[in-house]
Amino acid sequence: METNHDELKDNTIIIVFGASGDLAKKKTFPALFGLYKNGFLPRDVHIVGYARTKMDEAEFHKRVTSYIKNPNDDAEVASDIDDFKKFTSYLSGSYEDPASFKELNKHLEEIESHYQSKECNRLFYLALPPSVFVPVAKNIKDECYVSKGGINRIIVEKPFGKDLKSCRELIGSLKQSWSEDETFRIDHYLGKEMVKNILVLRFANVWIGAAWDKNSISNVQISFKEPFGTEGRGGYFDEFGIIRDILQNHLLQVLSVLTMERPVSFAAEDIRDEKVKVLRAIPAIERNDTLLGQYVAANGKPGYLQDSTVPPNSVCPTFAATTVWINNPRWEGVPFILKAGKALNESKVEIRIQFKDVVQGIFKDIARNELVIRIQPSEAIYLKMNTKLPGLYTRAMPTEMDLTYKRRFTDTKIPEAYESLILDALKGDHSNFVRDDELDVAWKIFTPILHWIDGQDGPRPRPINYPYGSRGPKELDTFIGKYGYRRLADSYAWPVTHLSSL
Ligand SMILES: NC(=O)C1=CN([C@@H]2O[C@H](COP(=O)(O)OP(=O)(O)OC[C@H]3O[C@@H](n4cnc5c(N)ncnc54)[C@H](OP(=O)(O)O)[C@@H]3O)[C@@H](O)[C@H]2O)C=CC1
Ligand SMILES: O=C1O[C@H](COP(=O)(O)O)[C@@H](O)[C@H](O)[C@H]1O
Repeated sequence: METNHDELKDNTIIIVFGASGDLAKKKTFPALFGLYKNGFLPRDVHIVGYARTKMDEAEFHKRVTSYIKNPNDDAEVASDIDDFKKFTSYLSGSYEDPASFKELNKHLEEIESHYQSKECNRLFYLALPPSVFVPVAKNIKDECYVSKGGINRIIVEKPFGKDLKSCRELIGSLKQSWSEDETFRIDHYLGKEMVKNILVLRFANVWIGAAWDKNSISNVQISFKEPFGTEGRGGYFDEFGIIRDILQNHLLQVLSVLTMERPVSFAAEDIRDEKVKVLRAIPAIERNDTLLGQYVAANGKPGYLQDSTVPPNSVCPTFAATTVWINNPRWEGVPFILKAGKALNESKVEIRIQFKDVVQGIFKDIARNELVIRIQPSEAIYLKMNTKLPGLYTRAMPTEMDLTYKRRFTDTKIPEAYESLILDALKGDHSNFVRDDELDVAWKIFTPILHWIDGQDGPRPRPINYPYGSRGPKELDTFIGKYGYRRLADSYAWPVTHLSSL
């Protein structure tokens, strides 16, 4: 199969499978529109939606533009939306039946017959449930693959399996049709601005580089908090649980970028080689490094078990905190706490790096330094640091150096993760996509704990209940404290310290 890292600039069709679904509606099409509006899509691009649902073009256009934001009814945006619809069409068909893919191919050829040159490129985007990944990938390859004078690429969404074995089976099946070079496995966290920023922060700042190891860092937390529950998505969620939904992919990807060694270059394989290397130094997670929770009704909100799509008595965790250890010279002994939960008290994804205590002597009981990288909402990086309390005394006070993006970059819109990743796939840049061996090692870390939670090794563990809208199980603070985290809250005031109140 052809290896090609060229940018798709002309004569390209983007085909979105699962075009009637939630992901396509909420993320894929708004991202494609965002790229179009900013001039990043290939010249004369066509977008073809494909799904089983029968609907006419008007209904399809209504759906795919329903999540495109135009809060002020801006005439220019409205006109861009109208233009976007003109090169976006829809076809319904089966995912299993090759005849439907022959029809799709005819539709694609008809579009391509108007191209000036013979070159035809096709980018296939699978916004689909995993149960149909394999037949769809095969049918595309058999019926819709451009063999001469063009490039084919396939974007696949998670979940990539449920454990090591199923992941290997899935990868193996997809590889029968698609080469690694043609395959772009999305973990949309790798497209988030602040995750992409980690490489620059770490390797373009001498002082961060110098403090980035077990000698300076006491513990790290990577946290994902969502303020809503499964709400109707419980059927899907219950099969996977929070670890497969968030920790094994999104948070582990963030961890790998945060902890890998400096890559030789920004080239995709150099970056991915380093990510794999650090992941291989992580042993499988231990049961006693794990805290599991499930939300229950509170504050007028229903508990997980009240979701009608969730099986009664489910013990599926909707919250998990797990600590991973990296057995290499840089990180030995530093706990990395990955924690994620649904139905919590706020919406927040952040990395919190807590540094070690200053050597005792001239100071006693002063706050630790903490570097916080807030991935969302409101992207920010702040370093909690001690400064002299202004005035006629010598007293250390925790304050912060604060880089809040919306104050610093006032005329910049931060791109959506999906915009950034679809553009990368068009450019043939794999840096922010997950390689097959990365997946393999990621599943090795999580599979034993997942099998225990699934009840494959004995009775299933019961998650601890936590109220909807809380910070998680009340045992969380003891759990985090066990790994050396010390909260600075009482001595830290934000955004202003009033000396008169001290
Ligand atoms: N640029 C900006 O926007 C900046 C904002 N700030 C703001 O200052 C405030 C304090 O900052 P920061 O210390 O970083 O954030 P928090 O005080 O919110 O959180 C600090 C840590 O303490 C935990 N925590 C939160 N509440 C409790 C609690 N009641 N009991 C025990 N642990 C708790 C958090 O865990 P968990 O998240 O899991 O609850 C987190 O690990 C925040 O509102 C922050 O947004 C500060 C600097 C810059
Ligand atoms: O992959 C997933 O991510 C979303 C959260 O994504 P974000 O970009 O809004 O942070 C999560 O809600 C969903 O359960 C999960 O499958």
